[in-house]
Amino acid sequence: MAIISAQGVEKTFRQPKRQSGLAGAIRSLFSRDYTEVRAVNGISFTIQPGEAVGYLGPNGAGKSTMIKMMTGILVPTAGTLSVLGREPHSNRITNAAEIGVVFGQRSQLWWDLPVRDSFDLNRHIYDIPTPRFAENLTRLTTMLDMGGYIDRPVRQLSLGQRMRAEIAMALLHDPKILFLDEPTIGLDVVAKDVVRKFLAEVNRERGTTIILTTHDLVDIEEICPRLIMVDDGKLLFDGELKHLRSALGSRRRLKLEFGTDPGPITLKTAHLVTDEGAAKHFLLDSEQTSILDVLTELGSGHDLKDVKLEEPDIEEVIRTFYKNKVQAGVAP
Ligand SMILES: Nc1ncnc2c1ncn2[C@@H]1O[C@H](COP(=O)(O)OP(=O)(O)OP(=O)(O)O)[C@@H](O)[C@H]1O
Repeated sequence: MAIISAQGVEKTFRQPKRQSGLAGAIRSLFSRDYTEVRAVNGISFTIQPGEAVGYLGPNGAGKSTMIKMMTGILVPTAGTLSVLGREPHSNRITNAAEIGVVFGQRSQLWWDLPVRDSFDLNRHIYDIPTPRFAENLTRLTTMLDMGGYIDRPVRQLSLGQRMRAEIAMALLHDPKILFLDEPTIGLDVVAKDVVRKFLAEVNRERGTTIILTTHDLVDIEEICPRLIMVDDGKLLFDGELKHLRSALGSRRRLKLEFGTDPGPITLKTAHLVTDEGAAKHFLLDSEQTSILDVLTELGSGHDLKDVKLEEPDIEEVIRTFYKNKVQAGVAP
């Protein structure tokens, strides 16, 4: 049975129209005009227990709004949403015991208290049995390497340290689902790597279902086999990253490395995209074109040293996707 099910979910916000200038501000006090923003527009998907799903889209696409509805913070305007078999907003307390939430931009830790004290408060709030709390605390402290700062006040921590503590706090009560809204935002490369490896391990080893929103495509690549892409509140793609890649697979890159620069090369079977002299990058012109076709056309008169077929990187895949505006469900 699905752990999360969304069917035709919508969320519309009313935003007051602001009039410019002082006179406009005073007028707005007496007569308010509103514009309606449909942040989430008919989204449907189901998520099975143990999945790790990346929710991706440009600014304002409706990612945070969807997370807030799934965690019960916001109420959908239309559609049905079920998390762990319950309607999230009308079962907030019961739901909270079974989900963990991390908002990258907002802290759930107590700013002036040592990290350990925030954790201890959570033990009381969630009524976590002492042995289980002690076991989880030890495990999470080790896995996230928090031993050096767990007794320091949160305000003294670096962003990377704080984010590790936020994630640990969200997992202390063994939630079945972990929701993360932009968990790697603002982190440096090393901290991002620690967070990604940890989340992938929690999903793999403990079977915790993970839903995360991100702008960072590497988050998806390292944590989430499944990708849901949204734009302007609507679903654009729902499927495996590898399927998205192969749906756009005609854009495979071929790198030819020569002993010496052979000069410009023009081919019918492949399109030269980057010329670094002795290394030339081509895009294969169609899905049917094979490396052999390209090498046959190239002929034997070159000092060819190496041939590499490169998978398109995820950024390129998404860029192509947005450009083509492939409709939801076309990927295999
Ligand atoms: N509380 C609110 N009141 C009014 N409008 C809102 C509210 N929250 C979000 N919106 C609007 O809904 C749309 C979607 O916002 P949302 O924060 O869900 O997008 P997002 O994909 O998470 O964006 P970002 O990547 O920039 O965080 C935006 O146009 C935003 O201005």
